[in-house]
Amino acid sequence: MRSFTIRVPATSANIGPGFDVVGLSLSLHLTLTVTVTPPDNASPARPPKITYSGEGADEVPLDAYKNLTTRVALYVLRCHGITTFPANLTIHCDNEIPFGRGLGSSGAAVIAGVLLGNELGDLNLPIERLLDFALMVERHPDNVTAALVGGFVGSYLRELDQAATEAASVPLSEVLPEYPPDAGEDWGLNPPQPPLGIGHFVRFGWSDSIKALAIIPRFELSTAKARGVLPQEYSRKDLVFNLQRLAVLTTALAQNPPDPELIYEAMKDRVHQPYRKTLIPGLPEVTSNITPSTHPGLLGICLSGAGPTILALATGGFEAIAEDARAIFKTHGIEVDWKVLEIAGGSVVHKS
Ligand SMILES: Nc1ncnc2c1ncn2[C@@H]1O[C@H](COP(=O)(O)OP(=O)(O)O)[C@@H](O)[C@H]1O
Ligand SMILES: N[C@@H](CCOP(=O)(O)O)C(=O)O
Repeated sequence: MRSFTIRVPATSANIGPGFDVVGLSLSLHLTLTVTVTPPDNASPARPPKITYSGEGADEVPLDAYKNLTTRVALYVLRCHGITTFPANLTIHCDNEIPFGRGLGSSGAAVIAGVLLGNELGDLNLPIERLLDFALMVERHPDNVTAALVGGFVGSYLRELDQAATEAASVPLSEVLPEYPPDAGEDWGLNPPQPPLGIGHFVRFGWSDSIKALAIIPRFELSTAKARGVLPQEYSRKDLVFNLQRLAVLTTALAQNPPDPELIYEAMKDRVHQPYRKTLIPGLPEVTSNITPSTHPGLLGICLSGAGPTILALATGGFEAIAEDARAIFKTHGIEVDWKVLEIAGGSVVHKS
């Protein structure tokens, strides 16, 4: 019998102005406990068995051909000529990352799947190649990169030549077909290979004094829907507004002590939050009424990922920030939960 665990952190993407560019790994985790038992007379070959506990346990598919994590693992295996899961595969997923809240649950599920495929196939893929596979599924690099390598991370997608662009742009349904059991034998057996070196990243510094307060509304907002409200084009003024702030932010969050006035302004955004406020009632009031002068300890406040979670970076005063945000959301009929989180390390595979 062989067994191992895979532990992947939650992430908060964007941090205000860094839309699709920066991500921060946070101390909520998706943990997979995996065992593979070689078939024998006592345990004849059976299909994968998946169980879940924690967030999303009541809604996540337990069919390995429908579950996001196992579909991604099968994609990685099939790209390496391994067409099926090993016999007698058992996976228990314990999940602390709420679904559809802007805390990177799907990015974590994708990274867990890439690492699962890598382990099951004994592929020993380098980190850059693991990222290529993740980027064929989750096509913005901010969450998956931070979930894989950990910390406060900036990333870009390399400009690909035409053939590689076409390979990387195939519809997700071709990368991850749902492999219906009654489909033909060769369904999905030759999936599109990721081009080499799609994503590139750098880890920024982070001041140990800064923690992340996640204020989590009790409703789900799919990232696809929250991307659907964004415009195709932006004014030069709005792009320069964001670029100026992002350049300052990436260094300001590493300084000791962190400067609240500098960071609060540097976490403002004009590229995604103004458009998403229609989907998240209360968002503009929370980000403009809660400031470092009204709330000592606060450094900056923004939408976490595609929302609806609010991310407040702070050195203290967490309860006052969270309770005042709660009061604002309540006027819009929205209940919230809140958690103070640490900046987490990257994904870890532990073999026992
Ligand atoms: N641990 C998981 N296992 C399987 N599927 C997951 C897992 N986490 C998230 N997902 C899938 O991803 C969806 C949420 O993705 P998304 O809309 O991008 O929101 P988020 O901001 O949480 O990443 C869930 O509804 C579910 O279908
Ligand atoms: N840059 C993306 C990040 C989405 O993050 P998620 O945690 O909401 O999946 C976006 O803003 O759309």
